Amino acid sequence: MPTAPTPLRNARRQWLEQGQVETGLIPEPLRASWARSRAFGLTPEGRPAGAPHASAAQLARALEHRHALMSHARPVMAFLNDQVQGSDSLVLLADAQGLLLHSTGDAHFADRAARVALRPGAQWSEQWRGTNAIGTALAEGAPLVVHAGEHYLARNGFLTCAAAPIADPAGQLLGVLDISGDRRGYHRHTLALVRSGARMVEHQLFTARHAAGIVVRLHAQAEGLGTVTEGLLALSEDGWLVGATTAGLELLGLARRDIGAATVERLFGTELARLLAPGTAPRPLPRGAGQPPLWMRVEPGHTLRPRARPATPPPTPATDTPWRPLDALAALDTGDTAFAATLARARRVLDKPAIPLLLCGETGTGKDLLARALHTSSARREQPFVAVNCAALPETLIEAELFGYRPGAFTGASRHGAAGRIREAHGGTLFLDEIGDMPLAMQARLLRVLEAREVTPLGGGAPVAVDFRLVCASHRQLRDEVAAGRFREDLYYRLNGLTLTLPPLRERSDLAELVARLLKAEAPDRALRVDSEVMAQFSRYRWPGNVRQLANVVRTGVALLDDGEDTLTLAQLGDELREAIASARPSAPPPVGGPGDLREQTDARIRETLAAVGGNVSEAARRLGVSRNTLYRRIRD
Ligand SMILES: Nc1ncnc2c1ncn2[C@@H]1O[C@H](COP(=O)(O)OP(=O)(O)OP(=O)(O)O)[C@@H](O)[C@H]1O
Repeated sequence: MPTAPTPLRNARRQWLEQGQVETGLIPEPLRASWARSRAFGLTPEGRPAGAPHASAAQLARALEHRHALMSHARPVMAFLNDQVQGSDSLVLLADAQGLLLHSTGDAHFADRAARVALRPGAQWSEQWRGTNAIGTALAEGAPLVVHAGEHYLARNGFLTCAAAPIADPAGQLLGVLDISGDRRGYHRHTLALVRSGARMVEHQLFTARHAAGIVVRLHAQAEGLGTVTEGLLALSEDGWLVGATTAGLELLGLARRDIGAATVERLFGTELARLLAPGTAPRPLPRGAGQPPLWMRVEPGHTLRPRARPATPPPTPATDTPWRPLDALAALDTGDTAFAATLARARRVLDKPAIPLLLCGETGTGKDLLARALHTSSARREQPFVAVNCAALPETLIEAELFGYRPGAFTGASRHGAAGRIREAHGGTLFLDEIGDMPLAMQARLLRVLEAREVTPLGGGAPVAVDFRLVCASHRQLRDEVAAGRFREDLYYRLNGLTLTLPPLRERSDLAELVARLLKAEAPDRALRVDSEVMAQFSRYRWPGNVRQLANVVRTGVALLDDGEDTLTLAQLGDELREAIASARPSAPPPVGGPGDLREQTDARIRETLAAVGGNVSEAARRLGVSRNTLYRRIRD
């Protein structure tokens, strides 16, 4: 809520003159945000010197990367714009780092806003703009208004802004929806409006992800179930809360951290089979005395488990049935939003074999696994999947291997000849791994095959028609290889029907789920877990070998467990990894109140970390391995 003018003016004066504000004069989150703004080196009367602005190409890439968020947010933004039309305002969308992705609204006000860089491509995290609705909502993870002089930078004082964070169903912050206008046009309904908008986007994101699973719909009125104003929860087949919208969490008094950590028993006081048994009619949720009524509808979804459930639950619930995904592509989705969006795009072209796919990503990110999943999830799954590693074949052999040869085509050739890997892939999928390592001469031949859709074996003979879905992968940036003259530009465009980028493990938000899956794969019959200290170390480590390295660590760890043990601790990590993690861990700051020079180092580390995460305090606290409160304290001190 905007602060009344006098206390705010007093607070600003105290801040400018004494560098602090007495407690109670302004809301605590605002005071904390001003302190963070100062910690970023900003001055109230200054300008955001050096604030990055994305080029058109960078913005286009960012939009592509946030495809899912954009596609669900656009219609909601148009709806919000209709509500605020004629009020000198803009509706804006920013990503989780505060990068403005899209804006819509009043053209005249857009010009004024552009003068303070409130337009797509600009960065509005607190690091660059100080206290502002977008950056501060990101830092706090909650909806809020920043009105007029509450903005840290005086130049933004003409604005009144309301912003609400958007989280994905796994509880990860995706971005912020914001309505900004001239401060004279402040309206106290704007916050509610932008909050509803954020909830609509979350509702859509949830539905896209959990349509096939067990879903619990919640609303204060039975008639509200099934509308965008309801709250949603997703449950796994073994009774865990695996997804939720903010509305769903709030209705049950839960926090984002409960996703993946709360069981059906804890949420509803009953096991999953009993929750599902009464069917899909709306029913009141038993509530404690004094709590407002709540209605729910439980939908069993279309999972592989039988849909018809017994009227009375079985004596022992089938919680040991492993969760089986619908297909290999779905199995790769372990909750990372960016990767899920990549998989969704892949699915759209799954059965369009004329579109070649190019898989990019560092070593060990799962390119090979994805190529195989694309094949086994496609209509060609019964046909051959042929993988060729272009880096592993000597230059002299690659031609014969790929294109085949006639009997006696060269010295040492088999006297029966060979069809070649391309023909072997006929009807199915050809996977050319490390395509960036293919020699230039071979690139020319491959291009001809792709253009003509026929292959001529070495040693002559009639060309043979071939039909295959082409998937290529490279850990190199093929565009750079083209620029360096090592890769043919025409082939690059021919291969690149759709690029799918696999994120490095250090950037994935689903580390815990990946670890759980790897443990299950290693020891399907044991309920193994990783101790929280190890998990914290894992999330700080950079994982140069990505999932391959993580899989190896888990495999070794499981092998070192004694029979009765079920928890991986530091003791089961190899010495090498322990050392690597220790040396890659400048993160944990020394204890609060340490000696002066240490303190300086700590402050520098805190500043760096806050900068790296765009001022997101929760994320910074996680990376630094301290609590959010400790971090707030350090920033304020
Ligand atoms: N999502 C995942 N879930 C489980 N295991 C995975 C996942 N992604 C990768 N792996 C494992 O990591 C290892 C490396 O995966 P993969 O070979 O697909 O990576 P890559 O990107 O092709 O690596 P390279 O660059 O070396 O060719 C494999 O053992 C694979 O099973």
